[in-house]
Amino acid sequence: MQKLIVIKIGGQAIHQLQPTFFTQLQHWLDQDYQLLIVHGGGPMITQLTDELALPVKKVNGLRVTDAATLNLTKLALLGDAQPALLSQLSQHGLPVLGLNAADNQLLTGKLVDYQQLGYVGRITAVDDNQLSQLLAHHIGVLAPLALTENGQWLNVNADMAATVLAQQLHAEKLVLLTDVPGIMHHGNLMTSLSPHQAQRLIQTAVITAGMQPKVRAAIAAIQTGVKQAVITNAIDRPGTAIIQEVAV
Ligand SMILES: Nc1ncnc2c1ncn2[C@@H]1O[C@H](COP(=O)(O)OP(=O)(O)O)[C@@H](O)[C@H]1O
Ligand SMILES: CC(=O)N[C@@H](CCC(=O)OP(=O)(O)O)C(=O)O
Repeated sequence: MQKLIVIKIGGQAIHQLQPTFFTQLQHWLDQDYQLLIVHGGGPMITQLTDELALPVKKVNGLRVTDAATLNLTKLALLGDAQPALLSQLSQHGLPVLGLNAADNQLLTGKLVDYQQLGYVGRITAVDDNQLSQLLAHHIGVLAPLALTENGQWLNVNADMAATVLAQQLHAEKLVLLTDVPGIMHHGNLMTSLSPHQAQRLIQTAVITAGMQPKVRAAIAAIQTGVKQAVITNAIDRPGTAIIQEVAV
């Protein structure tokens, strides 16, 4: 199986991509890596719900998603965030393919907790054969949505989606690209954190809001075989590496 890097790009980060981002992707392609990008779109979803005066409620960084919010989520992800990213990649001469759960049942999901979160899902199955074939000739650009076996769309946190894909496809590396240089503590960038240290920063409310699912996702990735998980705002900067506990 070919080497794979999974890159998650937050909704905010889609509009802040630097020239080095595109050159790094080309460099990885030249080194025979397959690349899968999972994109977010949280700010685009919030903008649409605000315009329609729908309430925005989040629990541990996850958007409570009723039926109306789910429709706007699909609109924002597939009608705004994904094309904004695809067009930039294409303009830089990169071979890209926009993907979502409904392409030949690429991703299947289950509800997380309908009572608390509504139509929020987690990915339970990935058609890795189909995905590997697509990634042989393209950079895949995938929206964080899943479909249940009954055809119900689900809103999936993009960090969690990227992690499951990195696990299932045995990625070497997971890059979580966001709008901050990494995990900050007292104004300092933490260059590396063990899962235990990261959990403590969540418990003491140093890590809050959208950074929580991101850190949990990075921890899950390295605990299930992904060699490297990094949170950064530039693909060529080290940011914060979540690293395995070193036994003493
Ligand atoms: N300790 C922390 N260090 C850095 N950012 C943090 C921390 N705690 C919370 N955050 C917030 O998390 C945000 C990143 O999460 P989010 O907005 O969901 O990004 P994305 O859209 O890239 O997934 C940062 O912009 C920052 O406001
Ligand atoms: C369940 C849940 O919270 N889903 C996210 C999906 C988009 C996302 O994760 O976008 P960012 O990476 O830009 O934050 C949401 O509705 O905001």
